[in-house]
Formats: sequence, structure tokens, C-alpha cells
Amino acid sequence: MAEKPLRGNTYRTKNKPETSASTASQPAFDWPALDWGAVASSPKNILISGVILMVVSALLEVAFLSYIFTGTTDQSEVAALGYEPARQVGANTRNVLGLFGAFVSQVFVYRWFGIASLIIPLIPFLVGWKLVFKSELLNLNRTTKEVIFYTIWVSMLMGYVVMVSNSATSLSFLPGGFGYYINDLLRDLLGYGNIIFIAIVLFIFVVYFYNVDPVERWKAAPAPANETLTDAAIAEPEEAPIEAEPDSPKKTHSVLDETYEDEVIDEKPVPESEPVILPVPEPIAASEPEVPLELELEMADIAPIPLLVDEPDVDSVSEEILRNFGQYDPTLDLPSYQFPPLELLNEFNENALEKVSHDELESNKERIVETLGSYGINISKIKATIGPTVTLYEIIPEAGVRISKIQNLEKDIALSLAALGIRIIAPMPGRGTIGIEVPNKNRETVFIRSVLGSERFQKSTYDLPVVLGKTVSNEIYIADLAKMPHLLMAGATGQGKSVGLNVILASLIYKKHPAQLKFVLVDPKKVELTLFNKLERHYLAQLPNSEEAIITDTKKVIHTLNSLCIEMDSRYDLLKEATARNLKEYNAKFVQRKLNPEKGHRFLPYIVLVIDELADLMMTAGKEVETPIARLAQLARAVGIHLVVATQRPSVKVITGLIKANFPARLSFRVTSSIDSRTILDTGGAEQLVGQGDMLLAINSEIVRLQCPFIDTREIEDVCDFIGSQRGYDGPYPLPEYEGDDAADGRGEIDTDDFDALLPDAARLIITHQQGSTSLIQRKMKLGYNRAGRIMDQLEQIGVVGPFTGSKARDVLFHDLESLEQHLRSMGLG
Ligand SMILES: Nc1ncnc2c1ncn2[C@@H]1O[C@H](COP(=O)(O)OP(=O)(O)OP(=O)(O)O)[C@@H](O)[C@H]1O
Repeated sequence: MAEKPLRGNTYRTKNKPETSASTASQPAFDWPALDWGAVASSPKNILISGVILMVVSALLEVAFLSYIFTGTTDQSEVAALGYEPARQVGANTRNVLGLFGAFVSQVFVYRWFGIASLIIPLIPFLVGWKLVFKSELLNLNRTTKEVIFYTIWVSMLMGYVVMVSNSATSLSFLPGGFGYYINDLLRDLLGYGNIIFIAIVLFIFVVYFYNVDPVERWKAAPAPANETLTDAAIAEPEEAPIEAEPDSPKKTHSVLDETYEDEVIDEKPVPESEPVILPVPEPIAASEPEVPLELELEMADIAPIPLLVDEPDVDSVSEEILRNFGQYDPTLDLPSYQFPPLELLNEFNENALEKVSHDELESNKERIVETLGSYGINISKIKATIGPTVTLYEIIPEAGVRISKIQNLEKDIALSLAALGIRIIAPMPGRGTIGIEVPNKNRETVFIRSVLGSERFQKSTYDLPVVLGKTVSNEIYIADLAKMPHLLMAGATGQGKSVGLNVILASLIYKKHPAQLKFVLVDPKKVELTLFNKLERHYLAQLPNSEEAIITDTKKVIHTLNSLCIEMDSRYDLLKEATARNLKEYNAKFVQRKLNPEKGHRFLPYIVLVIDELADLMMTAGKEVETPIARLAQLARAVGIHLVVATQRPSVKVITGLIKANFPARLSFRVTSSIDSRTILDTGGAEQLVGQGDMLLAINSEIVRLQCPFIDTREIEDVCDFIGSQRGYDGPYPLPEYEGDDAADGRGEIDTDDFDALLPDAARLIITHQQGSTSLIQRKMKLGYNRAGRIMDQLEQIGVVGPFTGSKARDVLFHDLESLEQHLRSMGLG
């Protein structure tokens, strides 16, 4: 057998030099190296330790309790340990946990802390709980300090009680050895006055540990701030204590401040020496210049609640704050905000809706069967489902009929039915049938009120629910924009695109509070989205120093898109610091007060970028628009930035490969040609739609036909008026500043002359391997580290890889060579 070189732990080789002849000649036993770090961090071992700790603490508790009744008799038995065999002693003990119980109780209760020992098992129990459930039942740090203090103190007190009651023998277990001797000592020093000493010890502990400030406490007059600030108080301001002095609003405010301070210091203890950060309340815009009394209450409501304590033991401190102040509620920014009521939307009468008549159904059925029959296709079954715009006839052909044959008859069936917009779905996914969609003679309008008021929408738990319409089987189709995660919309003019965009915006507005969602509205046509201007101080986001919240100017659009990229990058930094994988996790941590606002953390609202008419932008700005859109579409999902982009012209010049590749969800209203339909949906069919909100949605490699709900301009106006007339933020949500007109303005204007000649090859290499690593370039292209590093920086500049993220490889922003080549060509590098 070949001799293996000696492998061992460093300390072994150090102590025993390998040169020893005996070691070298004898095959040494290779002790498995024990990695204590790995053992300690193994989740299984942590679970086992946690459970053991909890069980041991329960056993200790049982043993201590049992000692109260059996201790006197067991005492002599335990004392016999060492003289008699342990087994014999154990058989004689009466503690429910036998010798173990008798022994530990003897130590803890009798020798040490007496009855106070009963609270000691709480500590191992809490540690075990934390290990098993990864959360704290009680604040471990604080409770440990409390247990230590009270164990000692109760033991002292009991010592005093036993001493004055002269019942030293029968009750001697109450103070334990410690309490007994301390009292003995104190009696010698202070006589019976030692109770004062014991009381003072307790007093000092309570004052420091619970942060009691009696002067402040007794000074504070009115009800505690929280009571003053409940919703009920806001709803009924006349009951608020400040009403008592209506003529002195200034004083009112100071009373509130004082009350708050009192609340923090007295009622909600925060461990000393830990600086409490009191975030400055968000400025609130008042509709009127003079601040009404009610407003003051509301301002105080959102006002200083400490968010986090800047301490290494952030977990326990944040839990403390969470316990005392509850979760952070972003909606308290605008506590009196009211969602628009459904009554603002047009009434609809379900019964008045025109339904497809029986005759129409029967005659369509007959014609389908006839037409197919004349081509030799016999049908074994036909079933109709009436939708709002089309009726779906599902047929099951007789065995042996080829599906493609039916598909080829699309035009013939349309001719025989004398109807536009026939669509054949062969086969219907998951149904085992072939579907033929035939437009109804009288179509039904899907009113926005009927869908937004539906139970499904009202109860939807999606992060960004948008009602896209009703399916052919009359079901309400709700999508989660957060999951889509972006939507590309196309449709010839007049087919319902603007209505569709308005429906999406309305769905979000009816479901999301202004604190949770912001819109960036881009409207190069300058007419479609103007109505939403009124939401400026509630829902809109805007570049600093710009006059209009709705962006119409191309240059501004470029700035805004780049600013959103900056916002995206800074959100990624925040997420990284918070070790959160996405916006939801991040916000959950913030709400749980686990993130420190002093370190730049903030509640991150979703941002939905809506572009009505991409074509205009692509024609005038091309790459400058395409690159940031693609970048956002590729990366922004995790940080809660979602795009809804619409265009009239679904040509490849507008919907480029790069854009298309990054919009997995695409929606098409009626388009003029099947080429357009293919550009947007990758399949024909959208040219067959019947307009007025009839649409096809391509999502998760499925195509769904939907009827978009209808919302008219007046309804939008009413909803926006309703929101706009309420108190809002100071102004639109500020987007980060973007330095635009400098040399590096927009990625399209990068000077490619300075780039490395190998840049395109390096880009191809990265895309092929889907790995943004400098060492890959180094190895495969046989380049020095510096040159490879420079090339990597240039790849970032041209948007092929993401920014440097520390030890991890950079994100690769293209997934196939085809779109990369297109990108390189557009940059003059192809
Ligand atoms: N979902 C719908 N239900 C019923 N009618 C609709 C629907 N959507 C649109 N319509 C009708 O079609 C008309 C045109 O719709 P819309 O303005 O949305 O088209 P568009 O595609 O945005 O056109 P453009 O590109 O010219 O702005 C509307 O005025 C309305 O009468």
C-alpha cells in the first residue's frame, strides 16, 4: 500500500516534527480534525443544545419545587454522599428527580440562594428558546440582569424574614446560605436596621435599571402621549386633552412634547448608556397655511418614536423598542389619509349588461361544426363559455384529427361566421380541447367599479395588485406587478392603451397607501397622464428642482431614468447592509425596527415607472433611453422598482431585443399587423383582436385573452381630486440628483475610442460564461490583472456587467449573445 503523507492538525505537526523516523515508518492514524467552529455553528447542534437547555431548566425547576417539600429529609441523604454508595443514597432520596434533584437543589436552594433559586432556570430556558426558535421570548440580556439581581436580593430579604421570625430551622431553606450569611453580617453591623439597607438596594436598582425619573414623572400633567394620539383621539379631537386650552396652540404643542418625553423616559425603559435616536418627523404639508389644532395632533402622532438604538447588541435593543413602541408604520406619515371610495366610480348594473343570446350561441355552434365538417373534421363535443367580449367554443375533435389542420382553417371559420377577431387556440393548455374564440355581437363593458369592488381584488394580498381585466370565462384577472416584474404594453392607436394604463394606476391607488407606493410618470404625448398631476404630493416622485412631476421632456426623461438607476443602486447598498434579499425583506426588517435610520435606512416605497409612449423617446434619444430602461428592467425588481412601458408602435426599433428580453410580461391591445403582434408577443393573434380594451397578455409563456376594464376620464379626475384635496407630503417623493450634461451624460455618449481593443471579446466571454469575474478574463484571454481589471470597468461603463460588489462576481446584464451583439453594435463596438 502506498504510504500516505502524514496529514494532521497544525498543532500536532508543530509539536511532533515529521522528521521523526518512527513516525515516518509507521502508518500514522489520521485523527479526524475536529472543527469546533463548525460543530458550534451546525444548525442541528444548535437545535439539540437549545432543546437540552430548555429541558434541563425545566428539570431544575421541578427539582427546586420538589425540594421545598422533600428538602429536609433529603438533606441528610445528600450529606451521606461519599460515605455511602451513590446508588444507595439515590434510592433513599425523596426528590421527584432522585439524587440529581436532591443534589442540585441542595446546592442551589440550601447552600446558595434559597427560594430565590426558583427564578434561576429562567436563564437557561431563555437561552434554549433563542437557540431553537431564533427569537427571544424575553429580552435575554435584560432578563439575565434582572434574574441575577432578584436572586441575590430575594435571598437577602428572605434572610431578614427568617432572622426576625426566629424560625431559623424550619424555614432555613428560604434565604439559602448566601442570604443567611449576608443577614448575619448586616445584623452585626446594622442591627435590625439592615432591612433599610435591603430596601435601599432595591430602590437603587429600580431607579437605574428601569430608568425612573420621579421628578419628570410627577411633573407630567396630562394623559400619556399615546392616548392623546390614538386614531380615536384624532377622529374626535374635542376629547383630546389639548382641547382644554384651545386658545394657546403653542402651549398645546409643548404639553404634547413633554408628555412624549415622559412616555419615553418613564414608561418605556431603554437600557442606559445606549443612545436613543429620535428620528426627525417627516415634514407634512398642510393644505392651509395656518396649522389647525387637529393637524398638530396628527403631526405628533407620526412624531418622534425612537427607531433604533446604536449599540452592538442591536437585536435585543430593537426588540426592546419594538415591544415598547410597536412596529414602524409608514402610513402614519399621513395618518388621516383616506382611500378613494368606490362610489367615485361609475355605477354599473349587472343585469342590464347585454348577454349573448341563446340564438347567437346555437347558430355559432352550428356554423363551427358545419365548417369543420365540410373539411372532413368531425367533432365529438362542443362547449361554449361566454366572456365579456368573446365566447369561447371548446371543441373536442374525433380521434385521428390533426390539430394543425384545424388551426389552418382559422380564416375559413371566420368567413363562415362572418366575424372579425376569431382566434383559434389549439390545443387549449391543460384542457385537452381546442378553443375557438368568437367575438360577441354585443360586447359587455367591464366597469372598473365592478372589478375594484370585487372580493378578489379587495382581499388580494399581492404586493402590487393590478386588475388587468376579465378572462374569457368571466373571471377577474389580477396580476402582481411586483412579480411580473415589469409590463410592456402595445396597441395601435385608439385600441384602449391609455384606458389600460389608467386602470393599472387606479388599481394600485385603490390598494396602496401613498407611503407605500410612488409613481414616476413619463408622458411624452403630454396629454394622457396629466390628470394624475393632482397626486403630486401623495403618489408622485420627481427629480429635485424640476417643476412638473409628470415628465414630458425627453431630456428630463433621460435624467429621470438615470436618477432611478442611482436610486436602484443606493437601494441595493441599503439591502446589502441590511442583509436583505429584496425590498420586502428589507422593509419587514425596518418595520420591526431592526434597521437604524441614523445609518441611512428608511422605509422604501415601491416605485412604479410608467412610460406612455416609448416610441417617441426611442426615436429622439435611442440608446440614452434604452440603456437605463434595460438596466432598470434587469436589476430593479429586487429593490421594488417596476416598469410599465406602453407604445403605439411595436416595431423592432422601439421594442428592441434588449428591451424585450427584459420584459417577460407583455400585453397587446389590437395591433395593425401580425408582424407587430409577433414583435410584442412573439406570436400572432393581436391583429385579430376587436379593440376597445380587448387584449392578449403573454405571461409565463402563456397567452391569456382579457377584456380590459373601462375607466373614463371623469372617474380618474374624481379619484385624483379626492386624493389631491387631502393633506399630503411637502412635495413629490424626491429622486436622487443626476448630473446630466457632463461628459459622461448617458451611456450612449461614452467615448469608445479609449476602450481596450479586446473589450468586445471580453464582453462575449462574460456573456457566454454568465460570470462577471475579472479572473475569468485574465485566465481565458491570458491578460495581466491590471488590464483585465480595466476591461471589467469598461464593461461596466457600457452596461454589460453590474457594479463591483465586493467579493462576489458582478452581475451579468445580458443573457444571450444576440442581444449583446446588438448592444455592442449600437455602441459602435460591434
Ligand atoms: N376597456 C375598454 N372598454 C370599453 N371601451 C374601451 C376600453 N378601452 C378603450 N375603450 C374605448 O376606446 C377608446 C380609445 O381608448 P384609448 O384612448 O385608451 O386608446 P389608446 O390606445 O390609448 O389610443 P391613443 O394611443 O390614440 O391614445 C376609448 O375612448 C373608449 O371609448
